[in-house]
Amino acid sequence: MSYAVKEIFLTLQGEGAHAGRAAVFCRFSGCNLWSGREEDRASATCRFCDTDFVGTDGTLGGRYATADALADTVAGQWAGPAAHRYTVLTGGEPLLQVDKAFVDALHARGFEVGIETNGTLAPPDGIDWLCVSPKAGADLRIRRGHELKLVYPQADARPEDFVNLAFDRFSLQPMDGPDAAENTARAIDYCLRHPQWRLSLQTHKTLGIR
Ligand SMILES: C[S@@+](CC[C@H](N)C(=O)[O-])C[C@H]1O[C@@H](n2cnc3c(N)ncnc32)[C@H](O)[C@@H]1O
Ligand SMILES: Nc1nc2[nH]cc(C(=O)O)c2c(=O)[nH]1
Ligand code: SF4
Ligand SMILES: [Mg+2]
Repeated sequence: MSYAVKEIFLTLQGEGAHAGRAAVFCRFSGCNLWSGREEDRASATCRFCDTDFVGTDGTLGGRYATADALADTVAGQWAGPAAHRYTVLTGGEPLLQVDKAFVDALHARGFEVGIETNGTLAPPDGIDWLCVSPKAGADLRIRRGHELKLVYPQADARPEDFVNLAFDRFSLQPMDGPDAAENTARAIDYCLRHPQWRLSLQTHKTLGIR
């Protein structure tokens, strides 16, 4: 199978439990909860997305014919020594495309593999950091993993709906957009009252990095 990739770049993970960690981001094209076109946003299942995942026109974007070709390009972006190699597979929805062959190809090159997913599709085995971000109105199929990172607030996806699932870490991330300041204040208040949850800020946005 081939892989449609929007962009590949080296940055610091901005969000969640691994914030601050160097990682090669591999952003796959396409999502099952929104077409990515602005004219469809109001009728989409997921309406608050902050990301352009349409097409293959970004840095190192394109159609990769094999898992090895894509993994070689990811590896080519790593700047440090071979130890601590880390990649984050995101999108769009990466689980529309990520398969065992690609995870194996990354492991063969010494990478730990993280993924950012909406949790509606089954993952292949072997992912080292499975971060699930549930969306109101979408069936949550992945109900265990390493991190559950909830964008807050969502009227029909409340923290209480997820906190008893089998995740090691629960992160609350203020919804960016016109109400970002108010959402951040509300997320802080929620974490103060419910200390199972840790605040996740999108630090790459404040730092002005990708
Ligand atoms: C663009 S999504 C791609 C991965 C996957 N489709 C998902 O939703 O988890 C990457 C992360 O950004 C979060 N996100 C998207 N839009 C956001 C927004 N407006 N404010 C805060 N986080 C947002 C998602 O919930 C997810 O955790
Ligand atoms: N620096 C940085 N950290 C991120 N964490 C999750 C991201 C994503 O879009 O999935 C993201 C991103 O786009 N950039
Ligand atoms: S599921 Fe993820 S990529 Fe898809 S629209 Fe929502 S936030 Fe964006
Ligand atoms: Mg992002």
